[in-house]
Amino acid sequence: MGEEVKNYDALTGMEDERAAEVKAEGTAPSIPSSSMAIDISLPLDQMKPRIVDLCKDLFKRWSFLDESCFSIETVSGGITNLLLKVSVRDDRGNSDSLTVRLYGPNTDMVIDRKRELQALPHLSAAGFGAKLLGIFGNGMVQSFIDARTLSPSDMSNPKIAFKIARQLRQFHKVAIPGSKEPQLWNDIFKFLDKAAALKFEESAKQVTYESISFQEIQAEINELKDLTDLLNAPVVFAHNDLLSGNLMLNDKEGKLYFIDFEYGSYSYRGYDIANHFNEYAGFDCDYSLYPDKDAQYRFFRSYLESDNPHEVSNKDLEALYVETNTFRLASHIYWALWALIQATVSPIDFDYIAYFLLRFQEYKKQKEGCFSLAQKHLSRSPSCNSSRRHGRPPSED
Ligand SMILES: Nc1ncnc2c1ncn2[C@@H]1O[C@H](COP(=O)(O)OP(=O)(O)OP(=O)(O)O)[C@@H](O)[C@H]1O
Repeated sequence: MGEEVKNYDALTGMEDERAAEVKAEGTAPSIPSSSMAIDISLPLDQMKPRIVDLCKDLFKRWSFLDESCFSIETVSGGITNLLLKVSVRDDRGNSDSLTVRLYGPNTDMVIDRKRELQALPHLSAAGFGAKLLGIFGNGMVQSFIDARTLSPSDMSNPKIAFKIARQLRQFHKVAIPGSKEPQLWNDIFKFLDKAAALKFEESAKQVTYESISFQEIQAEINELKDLTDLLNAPVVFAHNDLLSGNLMLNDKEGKLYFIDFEYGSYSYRGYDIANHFNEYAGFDCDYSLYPDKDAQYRFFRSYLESDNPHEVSNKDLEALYVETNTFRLASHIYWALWALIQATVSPIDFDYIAYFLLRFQEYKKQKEGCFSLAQKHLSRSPSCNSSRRHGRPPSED
């Protein structure tokens, strides 16, 4: 069953034309793959023999080991996936740990797995996240990261914020083969179509759902898109989900890890930063924790010039401030619509409709301030909309 994938394109269904681009931008390393799929609903003790078979299938050096050499524990039920830690001790006493991620049911409604699989080896090869070790029918195997997961309040700690900004800058420089067109609005419109065509079994939920005006949301999206189109915002390969749970820190080594690239795509750098700032709100969704202008400027200085943060020009700071605080609204719309879709498909017991309402309400609360910031900026710099930049952030290190 197991097979060494010499050509990664076979796995992602990349076409010849695109395969040529991969060569030009750095060929992805070969990743072992298995056609096995594992039923995510099985209890851990019944899942264990399947996981052991999977590991043996992917990594031939373990194929003769007894099942007792493997131990398995749950790392996280996650909002989206099931993550297991597998520890292996071979007959010579060598030990190894890795993670097995099983995709949650219906996650393909909100996650483009093909896009994720195209980007992952390139991000992994550039040193981001856990190392990609193998792929199987409904998940992937990655290295185990020996680090703690950040809490929302860690993200505003100036030392940690500096590390995040600096690493985000590097992340945004990774070139992923294929189209460099920003996907943000395509994704939002896809979510809107799906969200507008839902049906809830529970009548109370259906009643709340029917009170939502998708025409109003569509009009808001069009208005916001028109405004952001004028900003000439740089496009980068963005993480798009930089919340505390996707940031891990090894305090001893001072090493920060970005993980979980499921939502990664070409998008606007200001969107990625704003989405991260929105996550300062934490699990209680307290949006008063969104960073103030001073904290944002510190972050921007580290992002734009981590070696010489005081040399960043006011013009660059202001442009990034405006971009970030306009795209801040897009992040609320994106996750509001995401939550509505989740409300019908996710097996997780979470009030997704309430989350939709909360994010859309926050959008409305912030709209006036964000729009007037962008409009004032545009009236001062009319050249903003003369052309659209694509690719990497403007000043390379
Ligand atoms: N490679 C890894 N090594 C060690 N721990 C990990 C690794 N990957 C993830 N984790 C831990 O598992 C948690 C959940 O991981 P992840 O965010 O990738 O899953 P998820 O199902 O996509 O969750 P969510 O949808 O909530 O983002 C992380 O917050 C982190 O604590």
